[in-house]
Amino acid sequence: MRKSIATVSVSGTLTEKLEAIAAAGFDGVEVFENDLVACPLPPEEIRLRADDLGLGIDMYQPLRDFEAVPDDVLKGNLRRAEYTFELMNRLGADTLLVCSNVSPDALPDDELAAAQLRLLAERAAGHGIRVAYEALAWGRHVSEYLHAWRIVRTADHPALGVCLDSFHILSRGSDPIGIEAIPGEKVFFLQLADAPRLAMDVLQWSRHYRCFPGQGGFDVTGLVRHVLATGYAGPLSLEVFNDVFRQSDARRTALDAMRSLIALEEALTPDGVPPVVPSGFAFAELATEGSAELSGILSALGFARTGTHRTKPVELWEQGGARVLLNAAPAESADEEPALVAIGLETPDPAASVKRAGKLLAPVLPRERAPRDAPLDAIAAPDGTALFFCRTGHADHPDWTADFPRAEPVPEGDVTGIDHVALTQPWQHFDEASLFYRGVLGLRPQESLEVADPYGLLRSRAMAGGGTRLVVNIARTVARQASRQHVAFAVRDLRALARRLRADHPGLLLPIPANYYDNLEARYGADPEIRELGLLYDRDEEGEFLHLYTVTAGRVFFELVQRIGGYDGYGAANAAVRLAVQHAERS
Ligand SMILES: O=C(O)c1ccc(O)c(O)c1
Ligand SMILES: [Mg+2]
Repeated sequence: MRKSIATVSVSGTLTEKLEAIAAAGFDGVEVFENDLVACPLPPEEIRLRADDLGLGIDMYQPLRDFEAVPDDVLKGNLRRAEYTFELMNRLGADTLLVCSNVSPDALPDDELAAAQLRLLAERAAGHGIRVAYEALAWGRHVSEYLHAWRIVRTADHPALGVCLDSFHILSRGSDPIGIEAIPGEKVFFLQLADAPRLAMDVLQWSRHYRCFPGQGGFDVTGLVRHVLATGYAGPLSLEVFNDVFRQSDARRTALDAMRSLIALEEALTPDGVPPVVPSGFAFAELATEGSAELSGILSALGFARTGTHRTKPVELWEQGGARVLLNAAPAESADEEPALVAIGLETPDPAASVKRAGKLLAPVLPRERAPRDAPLDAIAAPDGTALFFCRTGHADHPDWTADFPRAEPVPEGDVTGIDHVALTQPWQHFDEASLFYRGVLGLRPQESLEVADPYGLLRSRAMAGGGTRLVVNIARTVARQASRQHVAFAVRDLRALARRLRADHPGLLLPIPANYYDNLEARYGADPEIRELGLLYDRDEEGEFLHLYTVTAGRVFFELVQRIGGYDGYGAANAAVRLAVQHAERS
């Protein structure tokens, strides 16, 4: 299917937008009026630029407030239309979007709307142009797509059809099944946008919060299925008004947009490269930057250094099924403090995982390995963390642990494995990250949460599947702790471990204020041991959750968690307390 995008969806000047859109592999663009008007180049030159970049101009948009107007207004509207047709001819665009009238002067008269749109289509046809009529969700009298279709049908002109926009249809809660009643040749254009479910004015929602399909809460794929059922064969075109994308790197946004369409297309027509859901964590790799803090914390937690890499300054620390690599090589780019730099994911088929990642435009990292090392493929996650695809302990695949000849047995303590890993995204990459993990790894995103930090808000979204749990955070604050990452270890008996750690390693665990326990006991009743051991507690319908945190080294801290019953969360109720204590710890 042809893939297009509206210029409003990415940042920059019109020429920067076109370059970014072409670089991401799109076939065409919808040129937005504002972008053109503000562009210093004449339309002919814009057309040449697009052509050189391999982009068609699939639509020019929008012509506003045209239909259902009093006679005296119509004259001026037709003059605007004539100007637009001439401009479009110079631009080489043959489809014009007319969005439903939002003016208070518009008349509630479908016959009049149809007659005036017919007149517009007649004029357009004289210039070789077709008109696609779109119901804006906040149109004065026309706000439903089937209403726009009825007017188009009444107008009955071959150069007049509808433009369907998933946002306008789904934001109003309209049933997209009705799309199938429109003949495919009358669907002139299809615009796609997703959005988070927000209870707010639909215009504000549309202009500021749209996102790419797969990043929000709408069933865009289901809508596209109905459109394709009509026989529509035009482009899938993204039209996303988003405050964050407007100010982010255009190339990155355009790639993210393309990833969204690739995932959408695949959901429509599976092509045999599905996501390979990881079954858990092989390891977490931390750069030590010369600090002994991380190894100190790990040994206090009961980990042992079980091996050292044959050729690199990397140590393997293990306990039960939890593996942590401590890398002492100076990182090239990092801010010279301990940080999480890589995650090993267990996958049933590493080659299929990389193939999937490549298809979804994930940057595949060059393999840097010594001749005898196990071949490990890695990709870069949106925050720069390397994700390695591993198959640990299976004879059918080279085992990366063989690169760490074991000098010591793996201790069996309270820690049994890695429960989850929490990464921090730059604020402008949050939507990108959820689409990335969903598309590349097949993880299911959960609702995003907002957690109060003493100096801002932390947005957080858990993504889980197949035994892998990731938490993606962004901070709207510049506070230092905003960039913290953590590895959460699963613990068999957290009360026992906490008792030992409090006795043997004072200062290792984050202190929790007494007010927290007063509040907790008011909600759930007293459990003196939880207070005494400084544990955090949460529960859901399925079970209970005990957890605690270590102090932070550089950007990294560890969490210890015990899931009791079927508890499936992350203790979000306690995140604000943790952030406040961490802030105090830092200052
Ligand atoms: O917000 C708007 O004005 C606007 C304009 C054109 C569109 O196609 C659209 O969906 C919204
Ligand atoms: Mg639209």
